[in-house]
Amino acid sequence: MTAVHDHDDTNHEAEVIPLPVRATAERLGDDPANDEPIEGELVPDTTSRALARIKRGPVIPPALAGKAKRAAEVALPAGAQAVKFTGRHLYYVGGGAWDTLASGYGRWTGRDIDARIAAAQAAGDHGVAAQLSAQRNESRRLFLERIKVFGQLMMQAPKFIAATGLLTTAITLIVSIAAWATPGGMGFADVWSALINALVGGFDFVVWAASWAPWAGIALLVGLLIKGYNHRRRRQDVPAFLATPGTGSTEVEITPSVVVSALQRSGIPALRRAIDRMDEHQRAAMLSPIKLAGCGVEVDVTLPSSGDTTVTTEQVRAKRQAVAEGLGRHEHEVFITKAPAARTVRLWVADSGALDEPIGPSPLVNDGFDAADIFSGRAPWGVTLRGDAFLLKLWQCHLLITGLSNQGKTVALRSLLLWLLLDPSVEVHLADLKGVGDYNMLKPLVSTYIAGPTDEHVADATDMVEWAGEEMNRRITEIEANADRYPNGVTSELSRDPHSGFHPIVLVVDEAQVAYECTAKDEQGIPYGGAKANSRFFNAVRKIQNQGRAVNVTFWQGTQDPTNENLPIRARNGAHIRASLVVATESQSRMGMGDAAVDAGGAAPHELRQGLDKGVLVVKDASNTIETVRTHFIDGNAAEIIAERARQARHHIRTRVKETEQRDLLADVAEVLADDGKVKATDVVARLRTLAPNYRPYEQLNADKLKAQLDAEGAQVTKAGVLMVYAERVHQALAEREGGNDAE
Ligand SMILES: Nc1ncnc2c1ncn2[C@@H]1O[C@H](COP(=O)(O)OP(=O)(O)OP(=O)(O)O)[C@@H](O)[C@H]1O
Repeated sequence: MTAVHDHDDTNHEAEVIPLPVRATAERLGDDPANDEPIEGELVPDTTSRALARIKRGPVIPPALAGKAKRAAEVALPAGAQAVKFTGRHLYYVGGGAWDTLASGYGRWTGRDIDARIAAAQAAGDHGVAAQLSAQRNESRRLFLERIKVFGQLMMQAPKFIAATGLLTTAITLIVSIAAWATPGGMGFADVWSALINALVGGFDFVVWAASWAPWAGIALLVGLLIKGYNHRRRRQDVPAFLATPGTGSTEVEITPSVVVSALQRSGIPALRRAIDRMDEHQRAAMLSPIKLAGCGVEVDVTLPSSGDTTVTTEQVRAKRQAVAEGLGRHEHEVFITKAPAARTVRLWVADSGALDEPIGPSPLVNDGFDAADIFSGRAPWGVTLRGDAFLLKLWQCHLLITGLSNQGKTVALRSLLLWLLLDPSVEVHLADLKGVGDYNMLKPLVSTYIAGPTDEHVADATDMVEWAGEEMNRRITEIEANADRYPNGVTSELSRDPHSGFHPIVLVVDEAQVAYECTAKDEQGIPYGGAKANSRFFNAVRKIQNQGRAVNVTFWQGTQDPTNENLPIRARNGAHIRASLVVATESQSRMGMGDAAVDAGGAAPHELRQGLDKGVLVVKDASNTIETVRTHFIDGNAAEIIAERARQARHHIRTRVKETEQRDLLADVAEVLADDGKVKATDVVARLRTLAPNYRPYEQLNADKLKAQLDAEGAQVTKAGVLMVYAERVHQALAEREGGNDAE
């Protein structure tokens, strides 16, 4: 709701800033029409600028809207801050007093222990519940015992007083008679008056002591109030409107009643009605024990299904934000998946803020980590949400990593590759179709290294995959022809033997979308890109995905922002391991992870936060286990160090580095013209092919293409009967380019 205030042009101290909040499904979408202002606040000009930045910046996820509000409060006027400060501390005092009273009453009546027993029973901790029950019964017994003793004491008190009085009187009488009978001592009356003086003195003392009682009572009360106040203050336990800016008002503890209440208020009418109708025991029976799971807790919830009420797991998953808010968490801190039991959802709830804490470094960066084994080992990739190390088995697996741009795909792919290269038996062929140097440190380790985004790079990457296809066919033929020698196909022993011809070959293409989308054609007019029957890259990939695994030829690909065009359906379905960083929509999650992973496994990379969850992957491994993994970040420097270790491990391995050549056409033409003033374009093309025999762009060149390219460089090719290249123009274009470069 936007408040409207009169705005005085001469006074720019305040303006109204609506804070935009979008629905979750839109937070990565592009529908600005749905920006709904939620609140207007009167803020000073400085804040308005700060808020304008918030407004222009990335859309604020609903779960973080509170943060935006708090940001506005930081700059409240001093008076308002003072009022808020006073209100907050008065609230601590009042709330603390109430807490003290309530806990005293609870302890007195045994309600506190009853509540703990109910919670333990609901959580299924029957041992704890039994222990607490025994403790409660014992306290009650002791309490009754004490009352009984006290009652008996009270009954005895008059007799005791009378007996004490009589005894005192008797003793005083004897002492006074003795005093009277003793010459020169105290008189009879003196003894009695001494007794009376002692009694009066005692009474005066009691009166004096009683006069201090109110002060002692006040001191006790103040002590209790301070205790309650401190308790509340430490927990920042105040309503949000009084909370200190920049702090959460309170961390909600995940108890059975909190979970049930979050579900009840999640906005699913059937679920609310069903829970409303349940008694305490039925509600508790919905939940499994709440277990600690990494930096959070995990609980399974059996959804009600009877008569007219059926609540599906999908319905609950669709209400993730509402459930998270009911649990006192941000949306990204709650993961809702299907549990193995029917009609059961599994909630994993992070400790507040725990997911924003960094995870430790990769084990790969440890000095001692200098060997890997693709057959029996597993690559350390990160930690699961439960805090367990996540290790990936890579032997004979095709792999796919997708995600939006700049979310950590290359870093994640590279860290798997670094591990792989620590096994010297693996031959890696790498094509990085972005080519900005992310894989430079791997160049001495791989057998093919292609780095760059042009059509020529795609052509080279295609050659690389096709070559691997031929090697795969050779292996298959060899096995078929020698069935008696290879009764068990390619075993790990065979793979480990470098002379067997069956060692592991892994092809890696990062930014594979560049290849799938490439529109270039080869000399025969066959397209490199696309997903048609004759698309070269796609077909080479498919062949390896279909048959390569069994003969140790596998294909890994990384692609950005998947669509059906840049990641053909059959190319993605051929991967055994599928991993996705944040994507924009559920349909992209389906492309990256597959329908089954999304529907049955609850994989939801579209629910990750773009920009904030960099390096967080939803992974489906070869055994169809789905995990959300926070991958270790291995930066360029650490990667260099690990690569050096890999280099030492494979120093005896000879690698063929194939780099895509980038030649300078103008300089080459100048060279082949030599001293000639002008040469036919067709002859220049022939000379260029002689100069660089295997350079693909020259293989595909003809006179017309040469004209187009030289014209673009400023060295006009004109017709004198036939197309002619003039040396003077070429040199002039070169000089101009040099001049331009110098000027820069
Ligand atoms: N595991 C991680 N933890 C934290 N931050 C990470 C992690 N991985 C990557 N990042 C951050 O994300 C940035 C981008 O990573 P990377 O280059 O791998 O993205 P990308 O998805 O490959 O991008 P593009 O597709 O545009 O090439 C890194 O520079 C780094 O700051």
